[in-house]
Parts: sequence; C-alpha cells; structure tokens
Amino acid sequence: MTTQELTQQILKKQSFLCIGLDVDIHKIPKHLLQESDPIFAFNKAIIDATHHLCVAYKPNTAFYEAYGLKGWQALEKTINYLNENHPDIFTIADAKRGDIGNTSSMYAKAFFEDLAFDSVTVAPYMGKDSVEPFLAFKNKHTILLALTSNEGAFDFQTKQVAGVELYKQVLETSKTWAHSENLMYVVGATKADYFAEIRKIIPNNFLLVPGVGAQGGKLKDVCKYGMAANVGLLVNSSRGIIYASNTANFAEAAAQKAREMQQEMSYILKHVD
Ligand SMILES: O=C(O)c1cc(=O)[nH]c(=O)n1[C@@H]1O[C@H](COP(=O)(O)O)[C@@H](O)[C@H]1O
Repeated sequence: MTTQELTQQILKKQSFLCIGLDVDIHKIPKHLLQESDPIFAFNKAIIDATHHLCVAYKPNTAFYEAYGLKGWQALEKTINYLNENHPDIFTIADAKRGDIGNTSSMYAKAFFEDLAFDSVTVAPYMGKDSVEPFLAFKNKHTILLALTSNEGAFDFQTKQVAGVELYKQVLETSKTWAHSENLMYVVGATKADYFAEIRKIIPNNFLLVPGVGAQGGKLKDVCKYGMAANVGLLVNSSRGIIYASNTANFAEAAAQKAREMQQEMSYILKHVD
C-alpha cells in the first residue's frame, strides 16, 4: 500500500486509528480457550467487529513469539485473514528489528515477503546498513523508532550528542538513506510536546503514535502539532480497545471503544485548519 492510498483510506473512514493486536492469553475471555486457536479466534472477532473503524492493525510480535510455534501460526493466520478479507487495511508487524545488513535482509524477507505485512518497526541504533535492507522493498514501509513513549526514552533519545538531541539526529540522518521515501517513524503520544520540533524535520512522513489510553497520551495533543497535510498520523491503541471487556460481548465492547476514538478523530479531521 502506498502512503497516498493510506491517506485516502483515512479520509474515507474518517479515522487514523491503528488497533494493536497484543493478545495475552490470560486476558482474553475464558470461553475462547476451548477454540483450537484461541489467539486467532480472539483476533478474528476483534477484526470482524472493528475493521470499519480503523485503518491499520498492529500485532506486536512479542505477544505471539511468547507462545512459540502456536503463537507464530496465530500471527500468520491473522495477517492472512487481514490480507484476504481487508486488503485496504494497513498492516504493521511491530517487531522492532534491526541488525547487520545480511541479517536485516532476512528479517525484511520474513515480514514483507513470507508474512506479507505492509510495514515493520525497526530500531535505528545500528545505523544505515541495518535499516536500508528494509527500505529496499518497494511499497513496503519501515517504521523507525524516533522518540518512544516509555520513560526510558529519556535515557538516550533526548540526550544531546554534539549539541543535537539523538532523536533529531535519527530523523535527519535517516532522511539521507537510500529509499528514505519508505520511512515512517514512531513517536510516542506521551511526548506530545515534541511533535512541533519533529514536524520541522519531517513535515510529511507518517508517524505511528502509540501511547494513548493505557499509557496516558492524549489524542488532541498529538494532533495539534503532529498532523500533516496528508494527515500523516496512525494513532495506536492496544489494551484500551481489545481488553474493553472479557465477557462474551468482548468484540462489541472493543468496537465501542474504537468507535469513540474514530468519532473523536472524525471531529478533528473536520475541524483541522
Ligand atoms: O513501536 C511501537 O508500537 C511502540 C513504540 C513505543 O514507543 N511505545 C509503544 O507502546 N509501542 C507499542 O505500542 C503498543 C502500545 O500498547 P497499549 O499501551 O496497550 O496501547 C505496544 O505494542 C507497544 O509495544
């Protein structure tokens, strides 16, 4: 999917919501545990109930890798279900990869070719040759960690190196890499004060913004300085949506939470100047 197509979907659905499929077997409704694949059964129900309210889904691979082969199979079934039934939805493998070049190439193949995700999250710490193998894939997107939502972001990312904060150097330097047009960036919703500065460096790139809901970030604050001419935002909520209820009505409860966010997003899209 191209970024132009993503913006079209956002305007059509009046939503820039990304739903995080971070499935913890201990948090899903008990009746699903009788299913042959409880994780996929949970995801399918959530997707069926929410696909019209969001433009992206983001399974965090940790929640699948934690269950070994069965978890990876549930991830594969989930991405196949999305690609077969909802090809207009943007898919993000939240795997936070990045390694020496030939290893990164294999990670890129795993997520872009074998699993056919539209994008993958990548850590910038190992630099250019660790990220360019991901960028080489046409119409696939590499979502680079810029300024993360957690407290530890202040350990390194905001530290000045030669007078410039490290996260700003990540933004500036990554723009010079081959196929940098395929870059998106992670900026946490808990760091809303930084969005204006970030937009000065990357005015149009899409930002994946986790950290609303459970982590305390506010949608309005993010949009005030983060929204671009092409909207340029994918705001993620995982626990705040998928665990709205653990009763038999869990999917409807998740849809209600997603609808509340979509309505807030629609209002913002209509009133943005
Ligand atoms: O790359 C991410 O998606 C990510 C980056 C970041 O800075 N902070 C962050 O919370 N995330 C992920 O976004 C999701 C947030 O989940 P909730 O806090 O439950 O909405 C989790 O999958 C995190 O791993």
